[in-house]
Amino acid sequence: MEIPENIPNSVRSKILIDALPHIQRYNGKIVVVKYGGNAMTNEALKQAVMSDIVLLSLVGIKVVLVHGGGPEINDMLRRLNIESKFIGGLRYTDKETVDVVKMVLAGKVNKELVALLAEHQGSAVGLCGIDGQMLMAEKVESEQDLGYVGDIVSVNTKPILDALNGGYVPVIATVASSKSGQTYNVNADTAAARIAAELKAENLILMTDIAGLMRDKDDPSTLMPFVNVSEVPFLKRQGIISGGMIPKIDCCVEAVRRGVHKTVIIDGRIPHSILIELLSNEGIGTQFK
Ligand SMILES: Nc1ncnc2c1ncn2[C@@H]1O[C@H](COP(=O)(O)OP(=O)(O)O)[C@@H](O)[C@H]1O
Ligand SMILES: CC(=O)N[C@@H](CCC(=O)OP(=O)(O)O)C(=O)O
Repeated sequence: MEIPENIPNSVRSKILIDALPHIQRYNGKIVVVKYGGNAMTNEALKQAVMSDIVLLSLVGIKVVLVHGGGPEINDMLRRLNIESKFIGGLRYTDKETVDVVKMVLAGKVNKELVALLAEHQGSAVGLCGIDGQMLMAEKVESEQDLGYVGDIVSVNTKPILDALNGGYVPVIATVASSKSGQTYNVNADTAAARIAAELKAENLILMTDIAGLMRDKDDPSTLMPFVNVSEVPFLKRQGIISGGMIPKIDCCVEAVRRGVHKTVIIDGRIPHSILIELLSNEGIGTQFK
């Protein structure tokens, strides 16, 4: 997007200089960005996210990009005539589906994001949880069987730190492996929170396709700018949190409890929302405390 010609230079320079304390705060720090869902299906927004990540890396912020790709998996399953089924916001993953998930996340989506970052003159390496035994998982135990959906049991941060120290943005697909070599499908929000906690990240940013957590999900005026994690069980009992928001909120709670300094859900439909979140005084979306 072009900046209109009539904006005075004093305003342009003020915007840049106002970013300075934020750049100083985050310089050398790790920020985990989870990007996925419908926020990842709009091409123009995707380009904006990639340029934001390259900019943040160039000002010394160590960005780790954890991605989803639910809509792409749905699309591929549809083409293969396999039904998509969700239980409590998680995909029921049978033997055929886990192969499709691996193919789409670690193959198509991961490599597309790496290539897009390169297009924006960024340096990225694509990894999935199986690489370097980064994400080890076991089958999720729940009332309803979820098939090959994994719970992360351990995280090896070395491949991520090696990539960061080599000057690369690690781009992570959230398929994991068990000790016996079985592939598991891990929800990308859950994985991002766990990775952020293990990396002792300064900030976890979950980008989605809605303004944040709302009391009424169909009414943006009910956006909750701050949520204390102790309120979450009550919000769940009231049915305020449902569908895909359930794993998202659970992982925000986990990230806060495990010491990530700032955990936010932001609206990925707003162009450059990551820059606004990190480099300005604007509070957007929902912050968990
Ligand atoms: N209280 C709520 N506030 C906002 N969104 C909610 C709420 N409860 C349920 N949702 C739903 O959760 C969705 C976000 O989860 P999901 O689609 O899984 O995100 P993503 O694909 O970005 O990971 C929203 O689009 C919305 O329909
Ligand atoms: C277990 C589970 O639900 N895994 C997700 C992994 C991808 C994901 O989380 O993608 P989004 O962030 O785009 O929704 C799935 O299969 O859709």
